[in-house]
Amino acid sequence: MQKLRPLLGCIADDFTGATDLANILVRGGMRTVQTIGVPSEDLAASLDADAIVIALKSRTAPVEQAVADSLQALRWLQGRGCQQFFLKYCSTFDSTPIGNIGPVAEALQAALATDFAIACPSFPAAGRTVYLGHLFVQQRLLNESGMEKHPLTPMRDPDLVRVLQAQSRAKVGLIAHPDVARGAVAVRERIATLRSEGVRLAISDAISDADLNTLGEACADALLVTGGSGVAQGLPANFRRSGTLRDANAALLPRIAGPAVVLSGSASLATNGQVTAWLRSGRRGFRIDPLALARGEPVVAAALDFIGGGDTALVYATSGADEVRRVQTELGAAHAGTLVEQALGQIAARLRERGTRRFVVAGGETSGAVIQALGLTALRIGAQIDPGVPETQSFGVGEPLAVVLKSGNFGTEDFFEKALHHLEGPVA
Ligand SMILES: Nc1ncnc2c1ncn2[C@@H]1O[C@H](COP(=O)(O)OP(=O)(O)OP(=O)(O)O)[C@@H](O)[C@H]1O
Ligand SMILES: O=C(O)[C@@H](O)C(=O)CO
Repeated sequence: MQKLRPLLGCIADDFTGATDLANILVRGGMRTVQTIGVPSEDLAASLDADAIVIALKSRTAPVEQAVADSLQALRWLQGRGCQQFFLKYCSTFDSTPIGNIGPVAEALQAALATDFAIACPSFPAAGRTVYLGHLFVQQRLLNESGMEKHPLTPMRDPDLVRVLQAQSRAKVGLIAHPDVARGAVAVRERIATLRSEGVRLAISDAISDADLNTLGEACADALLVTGGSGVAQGLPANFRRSGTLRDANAALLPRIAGPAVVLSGSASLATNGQVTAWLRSGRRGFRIDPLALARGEPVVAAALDFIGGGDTALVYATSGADEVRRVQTELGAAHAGTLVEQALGQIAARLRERGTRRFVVAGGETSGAVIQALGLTALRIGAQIDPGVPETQSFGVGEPLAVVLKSGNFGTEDFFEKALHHLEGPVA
């Protein structure tokens, strides 16, 4: 069979965000693979996809490192012949007054010799909408959504033009909803006006999937698009219209049999609800106590004993905000996080040695730690389980594993049950 040449090259600033974007592209009919960092030459030879998403860990990295890593990813994607490039960041615009969205977007623009890109974190399916440049999470402004308390990237200003301007050298503008509502031609006209005014990045309003499709269509010829996963949903249609994307069931993945486990190191509200729902339904759960880890107790061995050969178990450090704060005060947030991530990573690696083949993981940082402990370098993306969360399958190293990576805030209350059920179900 002829090898696919990738059409769309994507750079994502974290692991679960990359999976979220890949999910959208697969739903649009693009066969998509996600790589963990810039692929090695060995892996490059086996990548066969319409879209490639390179997952970085650049969201909260120092600005210079985020820029350097993103440029390295871009060069790799350019080398594969991608026609268009996408910078994926969080739908809650997670960033600080110094970056990293603005500096990375501007560095990519310079490297691509392009002078304009939209910036649109809107993702209505997950409750994120942008109206007159202001970001809403569900029905609250960003700065009243809980994101204002985020430990690394507190979002205290819902006006994204102001937020992005603070991080950017060039002028930031707005493509407001009235233009978006008038369709792709009106958006292109607005872009032309903004460019003539020296604007290089423009926050783009979108309050519905129809708006996202309009923005996607308006960006058909843009070299660079930036945003959350939502705005990528309009892009596959452009490739289809131009005849470069052929129809295929992009979500098709073979089934993987074998024991499963659920690992949760996410501290978010949604995951807390999911852990509670799992335990309430009488399913087996083992709680990782970070303080016991800090005392050097054999927590990993105890978790592995608990899991034994019985029904699928949940291993979790997930706790309410007060408990997490208590632990963080005692151990320091970074040390507590590292202890939990290392423990969950070790448990995943040992379980794989024992024959576990299906892993459901909750939390962005936690997903990174587990993926690393399992030594995975690339994931093929399958069908959606919940908005933002698809099933995936590893390839390139060792026996393939079924992997689900869930961002902290995604998924319905019965997500874990649903994910396991999904992995057991018929081929998508
Ligand atoms: N009980 C706990 N006490 C202290 N830290 C914890 C506890 N449980 C988890 N953690 C740490 O909190 C961090 C949670 O981050 P992670 O990115 O995995 O989840 P999240 O923030 O909910 O998800 P996302 O980034 O996808 O929105 C991890 O570093 C994890 O190890
Ligand atoms: O955009 C989102 O909300 C997610 O894909 C994400 O990046 C969470 O870390």
